[in-house]
Amino acid sequence: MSAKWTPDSWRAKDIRQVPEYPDSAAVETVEKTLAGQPPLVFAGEARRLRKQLGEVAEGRAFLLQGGDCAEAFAEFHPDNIRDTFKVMLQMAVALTFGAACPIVKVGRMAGQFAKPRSAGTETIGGVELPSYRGDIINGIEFTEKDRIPDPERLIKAYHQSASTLNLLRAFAQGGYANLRQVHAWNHDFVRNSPLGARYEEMATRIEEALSFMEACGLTADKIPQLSETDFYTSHEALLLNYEQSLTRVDSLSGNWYDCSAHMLWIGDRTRHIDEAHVEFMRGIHNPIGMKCGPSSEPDDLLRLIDRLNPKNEAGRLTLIVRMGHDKVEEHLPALIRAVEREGKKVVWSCDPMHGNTVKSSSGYKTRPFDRVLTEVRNFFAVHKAEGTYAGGVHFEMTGKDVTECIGGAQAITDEDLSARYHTYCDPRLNASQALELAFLIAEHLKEERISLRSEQIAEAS
Ligand SMILES: O=C[C@H](O)[C@H](O)COP(=O)(O)O
Ligand SMILES: C=C(OP(=O)(O)O)C(=O)O
Ligand SMILES: [Mn+2]
Repeated sequence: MSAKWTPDSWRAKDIRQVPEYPDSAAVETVEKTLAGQPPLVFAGEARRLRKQLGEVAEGRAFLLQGGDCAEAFAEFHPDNIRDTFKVMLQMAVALTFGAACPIVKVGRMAGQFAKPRSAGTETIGGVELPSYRGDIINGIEFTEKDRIPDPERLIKAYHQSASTLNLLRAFAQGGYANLRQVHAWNHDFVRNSPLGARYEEMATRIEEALSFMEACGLTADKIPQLSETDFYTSHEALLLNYEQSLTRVDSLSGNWYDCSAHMLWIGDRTRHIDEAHVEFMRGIHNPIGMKCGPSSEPDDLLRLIDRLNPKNEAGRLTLIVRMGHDKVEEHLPALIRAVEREGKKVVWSCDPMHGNTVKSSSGYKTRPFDRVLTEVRNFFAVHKAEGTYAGGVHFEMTGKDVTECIGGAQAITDEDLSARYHTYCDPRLNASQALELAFLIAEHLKEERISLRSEQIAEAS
């Protein structure tokens, strides 16, 4: 039996990937300030997401999680928030068309600021400085001053998250997400691509379906899902003093919720069973995710599942698999078999980004679109072979026309990367590449659905 959990019990454990602040008294002051701020999300919302993820775990819904690798203070603009929200809506309608099941939408937004790094320092031109760890910790400029962790950044990140969330709530519930807007969600640069034509065609079919439904009396006032949507937020729970400060008791259930986001996840670098990140996450009642990379071993995974979801509740735990396009077939089956053997209820989601980062000949970190796609395909194929449900995808993406990942319908090359390479950390899919992936996944889900139906018909006859 594990020792008693408290919001600060993680402090007694070993911890990785934490910044070294020069002034610990200033950090404590900031923690106190944050602890007195309003929660960003409510326990009831996190519970609703958990329930919807339970539907995903049972194979009745599909999870779409996506957004920036790292949100940034300088990139804070309503148009950026709108554009990412918009492309997620576009992807969700494409997926709904294919899967014919509800799509649970979760943004890597309104709090995705802290970055774990492979190296503690960065050296440029013989000068070595601490690595950039996300705007909530230090600055991206390669100067000694910017790279010093500054606790005031936690407060700034909190306020940016609050404003972002406020706008997301307005977009989701205030009319923007009305399915009648399906044409308006398209981005100009996507509209003018071959993919744009495909999206427009689908949007027209949706409009026709809506007109037909309206003619039958099925109007938006009777079906709220037609005019608004649920949109949830998530980020990696890396900076635990920030997470602790926003962790509150829910008066209804008496349980602790981390009210910084609806869903939090543990990164691949911090999922160590006796360490601080796992300790913190086991006690909050939000739905949580855990990244599983190539070093995940079946026995460790089972121990982590027991620690993080001891009651084996569907929807509590999403395993976000990020193996790499050439490793998923080798590593995933053993994980799935262990989970199945022990009857553990999890959502299996595919992050095809983090195992496929390469350095381009032009020096940028990039991700080849075809490798991203191959990882998704292999992930689905492994699940099909194991008879399990591939329940979701997790992308680093933006609604902007950036040139960060090579390939895709726009055929972005190594040489193109410098044109619009704006990410603060990892390369993101642009709106066109993200939508292209959604269409390909939708096709796959449709095939699955058709083959399942024919199996059912064959069994019944
Ligand atoms: O987003 C994930 C990590 O922070 C990122 O992949 C780390 O990148 P690095 O290997 O450049 O440190
Ligand atoms: C840090 C991340 O990923 P991972 O932990 O899988 O490397 C991330 O999702 O930004
Ligand atoms: Mn990343």
